[in-house]
Parts: sequence; structure tokens; C-alpha cells
Amino acid sequence: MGIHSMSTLPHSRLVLVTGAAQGIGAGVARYLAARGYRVAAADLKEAACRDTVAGLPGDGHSAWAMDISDERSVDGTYAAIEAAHGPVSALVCAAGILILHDGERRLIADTSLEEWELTHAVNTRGTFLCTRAFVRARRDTPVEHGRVVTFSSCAAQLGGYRSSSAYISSKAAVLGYTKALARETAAMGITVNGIAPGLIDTAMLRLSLADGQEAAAAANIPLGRLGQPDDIAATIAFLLSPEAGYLTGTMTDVNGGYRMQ
Ligand SMILES: NC(=O)C1=CN([C@@H]2O[C@H](COP(=O)(O)OP(=O)(O)OC[C@H]3O[C@@H](n4cnc5c(N)ncnc54)[C@H](O)[C@@H]3O)[C@@H](O)[C@H]2O)C=CC1
Ligand SMILES: CC(C)c1ccc(C(=O)O)c(O)c1O
Repeated sequence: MGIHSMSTLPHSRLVLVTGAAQGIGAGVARYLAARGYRVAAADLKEAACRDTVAGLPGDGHSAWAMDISDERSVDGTYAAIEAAHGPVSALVCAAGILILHDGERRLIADTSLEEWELTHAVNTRGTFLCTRAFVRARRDTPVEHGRVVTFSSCAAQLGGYRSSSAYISSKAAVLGYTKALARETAAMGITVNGIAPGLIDTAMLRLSLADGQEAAAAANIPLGRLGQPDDIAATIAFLLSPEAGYLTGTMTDVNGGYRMQ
């Protein structure tokens, strides 16, 4: 089949954002919708996802219940999205979990197999399943400027500075997977890049940041503040653009200097 051509960019481009019910995913959905993308917003939390979509500027947006750790849910929902809205041009894999216990991270000796498996099922398997659905669809129906953005974490790069080992391991896998996917899909004209956020002010960060600790956390960040979802969204908007077409297999640190290579 031929390339699914577009008259203009990004108008008419469909972006699938997972984890769009809240936090970074919701911020990315809003940022991209404001720049002319049609957004398919997916999340476990269906009602909150619908709320995100209701607040998006522009039209052609839709909300989808999808469990990224479940093969049938991903493949079925993905097929339904494309049947309803046409080919997805860009996939942003923001959904993820961090399991804490009363705000505490478990030591490896105290980590249950259940916590380990669930964390990998969502963060690692979920990234694989969503990107596989996208690649399979683009193999049959190519698009111009196909784009994938994955989510790792500075916690994975730092090797356990503060977060749990299951989370770190699951996000470290995404570092390698992003490169493998980038190599495989380059010939299809698809670029694949990852984001490694630092401390971004969302519910996930608040799990481990008690009220009043913001200033202390910000003091460890050279740019002197926690990150906001828009800091991540702006980077993703660039990675999705035609101008970023020579970038693939990269991991962008959006962390205010919290970790420098
Ligand atoms: N907030 C931060 O400081 C950092 C966040 N990250 C990563 O950024 C991404 C977004 O994080 P936040 O917005 O902060 O988290 P969040 O916890 O606020 O939002 C995550 C979203 O993912 C959804 N989700 C969880 N499991 C799912 C599943 N099985 N299927 C579908 N959706 C599911 C949740 O319902 C939620 O809406 C995650 O991948 C996270 O690991 C990485 C480093 C730091
Ligand atoms: C919210 C995420 C998981 C998080 C939280 C805290 C740190 C840290 O203090 O180093 C991180 O690196 C994170 O990625």
C-alpha cells in the first residue's frame, strides 16, 4: 500500500497517547491538541481519560479504555482506534506505574514477586505491546514521519538513587528496547526516541514526596524547580515534528540538570 499522505503537518495527524488520564500523558495530550494534532487518549482510567479529552482544544479527539499490560486490550483497542480514526502517525507511551508502600520504596529483599511482575507488566511489556501494535499497523499502512516516543526515567539512569528496584529495572529495559525498536523501524521511516524525565510534578512523584518537601527536592535540581508536564510535552512536540526526522534511538533527559551525563 502507498504512503498515507497528509496535506499539512501536524494538522490531520493522529497521535495515540497512553497514560492520558492524568499527569504527563494528559499534559502531552493537551499540548499536542493545541498544536493541531488529533489525539486518541488511552488509559486504564476511562472516566478520567474522557475528562482529559473533553478539555482538549480542537476536534477529532477520542478517549479509550486500554490496559497496556494486556495483549488483547492493546490489540483490540488499537484496532478500534484505527478503524474509527485512520492510521496513527505518532505513538506516545506515557502510561506507567511506580508501586510504593505508604510512600516508601521497598528494598530488594522485601520486594514481592507480585510487585516485580506487575511493574514490568505495565512499564516494560506495556511499552512492547503498544509499540508492536503500532509497528504492525504501519507495516501494512505506512505513514509519513512515523514517530514513537517511549518513557524511561532518570531513576533507571541513576541506578536506584531513590526509586524501587522493580521500577528501575522496568524502565532500564525501556532504554534498550527503544534502541532496538529504532533500528528495526528505521527502514520504515519511523523514528523512535525516549524521554527520561527527572522529577516531574505529578501524582506519581507525589507518591514519594511529602507535602512541603518541594523546596528540598528542587534544591537538588540545578534549574531550581520541579519539572512540569509541559516541559516533557514540549520536547515530545519537537520529537514528533518533521524537523526531528534525523533523530532516532535517542534518550532525551528532561530533568532540569538533575542528572547530567
Ligand atoms: N513524574 C515523574 O517524576 C516521572 C515520571 N516518569 C514516567 O513518566 C510517565 C508518566 O508518569 P506520570 O504522569 O508522572 O504518572 P501518573 O501516575 O500521574 O500517570 C500515569 C498514568 O498511567 C496510567 N496507567 C497505569 N497503568 C496503566 C495500564 N496498565 N494501562 C493503561 N494506563 C495505565 C495511569 O492510570 C495514569 O493515568 C510514566 O511512564 C512514568 O514512569 C519517569 C520519571 C519521572
Ligand atoms: C516519580 C519517579 C519515579 C521518580 C521519583 C523520584 C526520583 C528520585 O528522587 O531520584 C526519580 O528519579 C524518579 O524517577
